[in-house]
Amino acid sequence: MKEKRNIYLTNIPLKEAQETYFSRVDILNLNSETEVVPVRESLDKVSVSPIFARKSSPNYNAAAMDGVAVVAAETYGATEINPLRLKRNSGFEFINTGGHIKEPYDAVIMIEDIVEIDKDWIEIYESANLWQHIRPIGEDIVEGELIISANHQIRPVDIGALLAGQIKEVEVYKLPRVGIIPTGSEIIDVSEEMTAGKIIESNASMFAAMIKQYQAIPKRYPVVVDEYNLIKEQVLKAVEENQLVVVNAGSSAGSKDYTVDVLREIGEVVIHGVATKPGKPVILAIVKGKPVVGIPGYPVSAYFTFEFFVKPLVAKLNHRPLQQPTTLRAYLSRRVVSSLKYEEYIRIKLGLVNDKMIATPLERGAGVTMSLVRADGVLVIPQQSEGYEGGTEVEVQLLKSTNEIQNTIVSIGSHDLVMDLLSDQLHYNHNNIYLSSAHVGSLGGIMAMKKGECHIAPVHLLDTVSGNYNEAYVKRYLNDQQIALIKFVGRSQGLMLKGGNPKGIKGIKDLQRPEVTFVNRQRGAGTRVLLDYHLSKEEIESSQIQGYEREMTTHMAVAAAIAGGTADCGLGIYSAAKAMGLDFIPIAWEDYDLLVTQEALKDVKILSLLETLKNTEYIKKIEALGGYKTDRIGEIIIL
Ligand SMILES: Nc1nc2c(c(=O)[nH]1)N[C@H]1C(S)=C(S)[C@@H](COP(=O)(O)OP(=O)(O)OC[C@H]3O[C@@H](n4cnc5c(N)ncnc54)[C@H](O)[C@@H]3O)O[C@H]1N2
Ligand code: MOO
Repeated sequence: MKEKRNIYLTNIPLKEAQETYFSRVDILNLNSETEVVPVRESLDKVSVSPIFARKSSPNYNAAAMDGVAVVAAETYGATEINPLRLKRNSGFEFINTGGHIKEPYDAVIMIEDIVEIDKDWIEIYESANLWQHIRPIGEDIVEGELIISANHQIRPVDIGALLAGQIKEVEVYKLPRVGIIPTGSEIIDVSEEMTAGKIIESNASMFAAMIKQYQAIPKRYPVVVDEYNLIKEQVLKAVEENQLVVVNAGSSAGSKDYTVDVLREIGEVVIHGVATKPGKPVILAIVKGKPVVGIPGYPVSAYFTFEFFVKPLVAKLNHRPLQQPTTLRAYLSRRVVSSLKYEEYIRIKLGLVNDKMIATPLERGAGVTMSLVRADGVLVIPQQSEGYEGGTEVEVQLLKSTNEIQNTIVSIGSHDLVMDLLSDQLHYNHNNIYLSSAHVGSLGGIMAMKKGECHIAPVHLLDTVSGNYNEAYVKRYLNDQQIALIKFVGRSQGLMLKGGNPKGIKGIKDLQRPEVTFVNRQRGAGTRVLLDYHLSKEEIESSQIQGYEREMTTHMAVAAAIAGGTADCGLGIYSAAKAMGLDFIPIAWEDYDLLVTQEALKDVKILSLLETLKNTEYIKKIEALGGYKTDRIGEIIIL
């Protein structure tokens, strides 16, 4: 029998889908439960009704300064030339800030403005104005005054004011409960044994954390396997126990994607399919009057659809306005294209270079969770736009603080594990400075440097004529700028091979053997230049190599392809081969250095980076990787 699939999805614009769906759910009624809590425990909760002060604060006339309480009328005429003497207990009384001013006193003179003659007499040199330095009853809060209104999210200052107004308890809305059901027969817990075809449950745990950030109570249910009746039972149970339910995965067209059918049977599917990428196959349903959202399985799609639909629903359940994201204007470092079929959400890396905010698009795959981890913000490309040219000024929704973005050193260029370690060590030594790296290869780094889009560019480019590394390229491409080279590491490049070298590969010459498959680096990568140099030395044509066209952007990605069995060998660094348990045949030592403008050498961020490079702890970590020389690390060459 042919398996049943949900092939027909709608393509409704996000805004319209939100409006239609939210208008269908009587959300406020779903969370009308309230509770009375002590004021001290009311932070972030939302008040049900307005709260008025029970008593005034202060509720007596209080001294605002340390000094003496006097009767203003008795001080008139006192001057520097004609000081006035007052007697204790009849003419004045000592008083401290906050002290109770009793009759007949009606003014305070500060202690530094009087002279104590002896224990009973003081001299004053200026008359006191009526009520000076006295906080009258109700100066802060007047009895019956409104302290907070209804539907107000309680802040620390509100707690202070409520207590000052002698309020002990407040009635607040209970936090909404959100049920989360992960589904999928392939989903296992992180503690279980991993085998091919299994995926570790991560989305539901991410959702639970997001729900907490939205100020609600998550309830995570066990993973349900792909069985119609089990999913149905779990959803019905969750709908009973929560005000909002999220079902994860099984939203698209797979033969085991049951979520939509289940929701159709037990409730109403209002919308299945919105015009966003990621997030297209989202399901918006209502079961027993409660919203049930079917979130796509891919982690990035899951994150965005959760933000699109679950966040606003929780805000409504919480009687709070939805917080709008902070945005910032930035210039795109390269072109981004987008389809007219959907509104696209592009993860963005931001960097402030030469006072210009640069936005660099990150990987787009819906399964690349790391693109969200790395992202500083999100660029939304409207459905009716085909994208933007490089250099366009765009608005980016921020995922990190502007402070963090401004304190980030932007590195664009070649990738090496020592850069990952450097990023970690730099932030460890200077916790207000960050290093972010984009891996576009050495030539890409030089071009970014030329356009002023990065602070540093890690490069390893062999000049095939002189045999010299890096300097020749700076002279060729960056001769109009004042550049310095920070020496970094010497590193061993070679052929990475499957453990045990089953195909008996001995060197570059073996790459032309028809049964040997290779995996390459992208054009512009220094490793690619090195490969081409050795190929031409051995007079091998690239067309003779199986897999020459298959490109990866990092050493680790090449190593992972070999370890995963989709290639026999690739050119890369020793440390990547070691990390993936591969064999290694050394081919050459090369210089992996950092380019920087001479101007940037004065920047405190770059100075911190230089200090970190020479840090002995850092150098030890590099040496532990193997395949590196560190004798020139941190040396600066002005070019
Ligand atoms: N023929 C079509 N195929 C797909 C379409 C389509 O329109 N036609 N849509 C694609 C899009 S877009 C998305 S997004 C996904 C949505 O997939 P599902 O919601 O059906 O989810 P699954 O297929 O079950 O899983 C996708 C992926 O996510 C992993 N996953 C699931 N749950 C979790 C979890 N709790 N933690 C971590 N990862 C999880 C799952 O193992 C899969 O790898 O469909 C496309 N396909
Ligand atoms: O729309 Mo799916 O959500 O791209 O990955």
